[in-house]
Amino acid sequence: MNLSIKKIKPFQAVIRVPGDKSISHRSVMIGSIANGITTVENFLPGEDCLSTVNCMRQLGVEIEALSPTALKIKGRGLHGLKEAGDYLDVGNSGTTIRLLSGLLAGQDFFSIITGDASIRRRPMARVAVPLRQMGAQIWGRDQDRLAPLAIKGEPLKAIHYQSPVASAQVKSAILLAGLYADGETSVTEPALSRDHTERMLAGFKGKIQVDGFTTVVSPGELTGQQVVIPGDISSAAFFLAAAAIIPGSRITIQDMGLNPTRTGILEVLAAMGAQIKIENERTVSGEILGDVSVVGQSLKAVEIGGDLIPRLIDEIPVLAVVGAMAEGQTVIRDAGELKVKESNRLRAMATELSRFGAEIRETEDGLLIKGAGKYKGAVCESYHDHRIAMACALMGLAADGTTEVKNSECINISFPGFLDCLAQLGGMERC
Ligand SMILES: O=C(O)C1=C[C@@H](OP(=O)(O)O)[C@@H](O)[C@H](O)C1
Ligand SMILES: C=C(OP(=O)(O)O)C(=O)O
Repeated sequence: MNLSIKKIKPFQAVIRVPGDKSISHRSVMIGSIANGITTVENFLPGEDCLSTVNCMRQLGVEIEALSPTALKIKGRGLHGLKEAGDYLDVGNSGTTIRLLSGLLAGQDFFSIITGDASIRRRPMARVAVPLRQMGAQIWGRDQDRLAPLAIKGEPLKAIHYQSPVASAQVKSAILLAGLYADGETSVTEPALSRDHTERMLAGFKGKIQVDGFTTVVSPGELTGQQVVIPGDISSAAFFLAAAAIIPGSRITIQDMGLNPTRTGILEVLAAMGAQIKIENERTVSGEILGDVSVVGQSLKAVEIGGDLIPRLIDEIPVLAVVGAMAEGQTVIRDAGELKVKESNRLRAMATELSRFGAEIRETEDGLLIKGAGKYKGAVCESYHDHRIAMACALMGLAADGTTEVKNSECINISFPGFLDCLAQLGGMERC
């Protein structure tokens, strides 16, 4: 499907975005291995999270969809999963393959996990290495670095793992395996990545402690819970940014997740000059949420790097667009991880924003963007990467004339309903 976007005028809108993708995955996996029933409200029915549901069903878990966004999971307890009759297909979802690898490492059976062409290019040694240290048997292509992965679970040893990368997927895989280990397992990361697994395990009565950049988990049964999921800040980011880059616009996103390990985008937009207000802040199911408003005015460039990067890792394509609209040179560094996401997101954004006439250059670990130009609509590639497709659409809202995003169906990976939200701003030509 090709998406057509036209330049929009300053707008006022109040919207909600679908449930958080990271928390949705975790609610299904953790609910599946808890004792008793877990109910999930505001579950994200995006393709990635549906892949997680399918994998857990193949492992013997009964998951009832009460509606597209409400699930009832009959937890099977820590040792109740069953060997799947076929390979497990995670589709496009890195979170599913890495977290599930951790879960399967402690099971007394054999599993094969694979996914689409993008998943089969993404690095898996980052989870295979620590899980093997714990005693699991794991094989993969390219000397165990690439999916498909074959995993034979074993009784696991507790380890203390110093992760070379600030990755919540690596941390979570080890913490989930740690539930099956023979003592305290810890993970120390170089900077704090999103902590949804830690919060949810604590909510399910797991034994988990966080001390700075180190998280410690002990084996122990989990108890099913009612989980209510906040709106996904990574999906909201496209609309927060739309208001920020079109001066005179105002948007409010209701019930948006505000977990501090995810709110880097708000800090950067504020530093660039957008007016941001948070109201109705509260904690539900262990996660902070609130109503966030952004008022657009003229923006100035910023430098983004260091410990901030994991706190806005999925928002860098959006920030590249915002940088193109800001006065001065925006510098993004320490973001080499973007090369191993669904696509090489640094290269993709440099290539696609250039088509609009932006002055943007890919560096070894980031982007340099000279902003505040006048841009013309362009025909863009999505690279079958949902975040690239939506970032190109965002640029189209501010560029003269019409923009086309090819192969935009990948947006359903994380944001079903994106086009409806876009229509509310007035930027949709047709779909
Ligand atoms: O744990 C998670 O749910 C995620 C962690 C991040 O990946 P890394 O942990 O690999 O950085 C992020 O990019 C991804 O969209 C979701
Ligand atoms: C990187 C992402 O997801 P995953 O790693 O789960 O494929 C993302 O949603 O931007």
